[in-house]
Amino acid sequence: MRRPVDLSTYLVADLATLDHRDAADVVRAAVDGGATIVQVRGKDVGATRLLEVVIACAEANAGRATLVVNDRIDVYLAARAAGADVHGVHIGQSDVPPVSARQIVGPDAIIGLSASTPENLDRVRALPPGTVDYLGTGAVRATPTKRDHPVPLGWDGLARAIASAGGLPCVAIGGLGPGDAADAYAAGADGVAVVRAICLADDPAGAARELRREWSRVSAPVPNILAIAGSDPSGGAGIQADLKTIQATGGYGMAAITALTAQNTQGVSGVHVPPLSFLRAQLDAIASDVTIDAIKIGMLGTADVIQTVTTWLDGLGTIPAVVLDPVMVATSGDRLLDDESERALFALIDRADVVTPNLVELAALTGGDVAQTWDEALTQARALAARHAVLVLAKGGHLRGSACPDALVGTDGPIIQMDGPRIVTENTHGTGCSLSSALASLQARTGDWAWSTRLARDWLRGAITAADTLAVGGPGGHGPLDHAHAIRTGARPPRLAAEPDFWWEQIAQIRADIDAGDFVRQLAQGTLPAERFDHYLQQDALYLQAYARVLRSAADLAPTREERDFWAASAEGCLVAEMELHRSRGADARAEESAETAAYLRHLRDAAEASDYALLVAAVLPCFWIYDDLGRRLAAASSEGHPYADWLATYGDPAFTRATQQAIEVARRAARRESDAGLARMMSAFTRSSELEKDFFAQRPRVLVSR
Ligand SMILES: Nc1ncnc2c1ncn2[C@@H]1O[C@H](COP(=O)(O)OP(=O)(O)O)[C@@H](O)[C@H]1O
Ligand SMILES: Cc1ncc(COP(=O)(O)O)c(N)n1
Ligand SMILES: [Mg+2]
Repeated sequence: MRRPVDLSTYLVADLATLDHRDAADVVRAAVDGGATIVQVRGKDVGATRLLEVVIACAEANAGRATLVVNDRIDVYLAARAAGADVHGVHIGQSDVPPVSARQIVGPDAIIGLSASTPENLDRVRALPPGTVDYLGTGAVRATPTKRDHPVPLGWDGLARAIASAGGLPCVAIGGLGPGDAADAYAAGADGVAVVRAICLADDPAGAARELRREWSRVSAPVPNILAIAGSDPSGGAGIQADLKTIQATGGYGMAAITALTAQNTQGVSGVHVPPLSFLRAQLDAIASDVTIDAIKIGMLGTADVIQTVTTWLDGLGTIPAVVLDPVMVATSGDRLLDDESERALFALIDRADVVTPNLVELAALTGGDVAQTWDEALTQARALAARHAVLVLAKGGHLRGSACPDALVGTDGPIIQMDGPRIVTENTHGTGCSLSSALASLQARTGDWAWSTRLARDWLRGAITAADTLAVGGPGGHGPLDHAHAIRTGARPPRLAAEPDFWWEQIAQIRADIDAGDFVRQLAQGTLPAERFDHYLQQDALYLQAYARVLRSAADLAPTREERDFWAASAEGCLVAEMELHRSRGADARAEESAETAAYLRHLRDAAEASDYALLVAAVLPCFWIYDDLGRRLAAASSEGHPYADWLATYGDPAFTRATQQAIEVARRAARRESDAGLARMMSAFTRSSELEKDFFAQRPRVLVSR
């Protein structure tokens, strides 16, 4: 049986680098520190000597990490023959071809292959499945310990290589250390392989521990998601769909079964509700042993079951995120909840964060008729949200017509709305179950409901699109989705690095409010009262002085020279180009800060003082982006003699657009280095700055009350 390979903390025990250090001692220490895989490499060492070292390293490893021998299959076989616990080989392009190596070492050995160039990777994708277990991809940077790679790949080159590796796990190698974990993870690697970072370390255990810690920090831990739902033996809905979905969206799925249904793609032919005490026993078994990061509640069946779950939730102490899919009517139209239970359901809704009714369920929960239009659905969703202080995921699946929108609705209306055409297929059994489980799983990773909703819905549409490739159920029924579509097509699970473009969409309402505000409207028309504009300019002069210092903080924190130079130039630019406008109008930075200016600067200074580069980048980004967006759109309003032509010219300048595009790209790269929690922090910093930008435009000269 081939052991699973964990590439996250990969030590290459290179005898040349180790020089006179005892390889076995370094291997023992590194594995003590958490190294997950060790490759013993002795390029210029004779077989006998290498065999001795491999046997000694195997004893030091004691079966804890995966142990592979570099290149020398003969030494691997000899070590196995000598009874050493060695697990495989790592071969290069110039060694034995992988198919031959597999024949020699047999089906249970691990084979790693160095592959980086497009030609190498074309050959890798053509290999029979199972020939190779993982790839070593690099050198990412030029390094003395990997002379045979002509040109370093760099991170973009690594990402390209991994994307064309046909889904094989890849470890990044070449001049790397713990500080590279984030970039390697963002490039899609499954781990970082190091040579000198551990071989030359005074404390190899500590070095391995640091590498492992950095890797687990960036590669978000898998959250534990509990589904409390019914069983659908056809596998398309219920806990069967929940478990498949949770796994496909990056969580670890668990399930407490509330009811058993006899069901297939044609419909539900029977429901059996086991004793309540047994449901409670299942729930207690989980809660007493496993940290639950999010809960998805699906079919409950009876009022007693609802009450049991409600009571259990109340006893949890800290209740994790709860997504309640109020399963009353299945997509097939079959009722899955009796009438008496609907009242009990309201008490459970009060304990949920998000409820995900389909249109029929939404009508039942709001006591109205089934919405015939999307606006009617949104109105009902908003009423339900207000009554229960819960978010409502309004689902357009049951709408007639070709549109299939979804929206996350709060008491003030849609928080995020996603349009999109209805996918033509009959195979939509379990769509609601799957969407709600995906939402719970992704929420546990992002901590942001709007973002999780978008990610969950994008994943679901992929599963629906792929549904027709399955052959489940007879004619006339509704078949299941393909929950494994992303895994089956070899695509990598969605990275949660939300692009800044998603943040930009999230502030659509704020941007609309800025446009609708009288400052921007009158500025464009040229009717803005002079004292209002002068006040704004005074405050803006104050703001820019402090803002320049914040940009210099970003330069100090930037991890690459390119980013450092960008922030330093931006700091300079805002003092020169933008302040020129202010000076020309006599605005100076001696005025007193208004409340709006003070609040905005406090937010930026807090981000700078947190010394969190990614957070700071996200906090300053709206100032570039909102001004550039405004400037470009208002440029058309300018004309000969326009009283504010200079302002319009400053912010409509293509150089400002170029700087903004660079700032967005820098933010995109910073986001990709972040863990999921870091990404959520970036998005909230970005949104907060946008709100403060809106307040800044809306501020009015303080009417000084004469004493
Ligand atoms: N034909 C389809 N095309 C695209 N998306 C769909 C389709 N059918 C369902 N969905 C998606 O699945 C979600 C849940 O489906 P819906 O039928 O509304 O709920 P339920 O499955 O609980 O009855 C919808 O919100 C929508 O995002
Ligand atoms: C056991 C069980 N639970 C839930 C549903 C709802 O399915 P859908 O997701 O189509 O609303 C179902 N059909 N069976
Ligand atoms: Mg449903």
